[in-house]
Amino acid sequence: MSLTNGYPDDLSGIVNLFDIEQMAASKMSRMAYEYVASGAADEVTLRWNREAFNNIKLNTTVLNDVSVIDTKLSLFGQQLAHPILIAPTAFHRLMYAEGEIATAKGAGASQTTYVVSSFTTTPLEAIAAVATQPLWFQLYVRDDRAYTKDLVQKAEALGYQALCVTVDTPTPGIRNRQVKAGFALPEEVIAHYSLGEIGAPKKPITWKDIEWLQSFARIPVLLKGIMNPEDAAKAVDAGVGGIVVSNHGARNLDTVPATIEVLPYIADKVNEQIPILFDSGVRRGTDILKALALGAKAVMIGKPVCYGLACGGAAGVGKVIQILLDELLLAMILTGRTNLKAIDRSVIWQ
Ligand SMILES: Cc1cc2nc3c(=O)[nH]c(=O)nc-3n(C[C@H](O)[C@H](O)[C@H](O)COP(=O)(O)O)c2cc1C
Ligand SMILES: CC(C)CC(=O)C(=O)O
Repeated sequence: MSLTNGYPDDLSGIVNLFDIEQMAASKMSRMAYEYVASGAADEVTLRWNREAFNNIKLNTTVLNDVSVIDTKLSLFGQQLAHPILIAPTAFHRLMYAEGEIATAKGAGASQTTYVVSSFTTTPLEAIAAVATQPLWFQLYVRDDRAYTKDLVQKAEALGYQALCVTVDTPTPGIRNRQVKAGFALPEEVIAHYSLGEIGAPKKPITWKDIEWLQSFARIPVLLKGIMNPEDAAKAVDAGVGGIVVSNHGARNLDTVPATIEVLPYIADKVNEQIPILFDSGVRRGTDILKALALGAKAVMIGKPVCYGLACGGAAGVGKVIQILLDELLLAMILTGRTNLKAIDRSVIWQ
């Protein structure tokens, strides 16, 4: 089994996130590429995640003073340079030899908060040791709840600043392409905190576990994978710190709607009581603008970060974020919005 751990490619020809996916497709092992790129079943939602963004039209305003653009925001007391986070994705050493270390360095170079997956292939302390920007931790609750509690407390002690509890994966979805590509972790790639549980847990989490997690967590608890306004209302009632509107990058249940389609309904329900983050399908600065306009405070990027990592290690990760940030700046200038607060629903043509 050969890993995709060659030297970083020359990234100078990469001008957008579709270019880097194309480069990754030719560079990564088939198994690793199929693992990252595939969606659930017939990949209908995978296509919808993009189509839905493309079907939303923007409304410009002209003759605004757009000489200074400010992308800063404050989230859970953290000052973020921009509203783009690295989504939690598993098994980075499958994509690049340095794995999550390179991702953390790329996040540092691009002033990006990095949400480290429970399926990290690098220990949490080693990632913390190289991070220069905030880290968050994504939690898959293990069947062993005592182990889960220790893991959360370990992440807290290491300075991880928020907990994204993934609530949409009592089982991974139908992943035909991964099966066909013979997905299996090579021996040398170790998911340190998986306890060997990669499929469905025996004790799937419920709202009771959310209550339990909040009884001891000292960092904000976010629920990742909310797609239903009623669940969003329950999350507010449960007193969580925030939610992530996500369909898991279309990897779980095929034919659920695109996230950008459900976002405004969820935002209406939540009514600014807690922050909403957003992911699945964000590939352009205009996508970020649309997500912010429809109620998200920030967005997370999954697959493109994996492609950046595979093609260029830390530099590739940094490049992906930088491209998105440059595109967001242009989208703000061209719609006459000089800061994130000014991005409201009037940016959407209706
Ligand atoms: C290769 C890969 C691995 C992932 N692993 C995790 C994970 O370990 N935990 C999790 O909560 N979400 C995981 N996700 C979902 C991402 O956090 C995120 O929701 C999704 O990738 C966003 O969509 P995008 O890839 O279109 O940007 C993974 C996604 C991909 C592509
Ligand atoms: C091991 C997987 C369930 C990790 C994941 O969330 C994903 O591949 O989407």
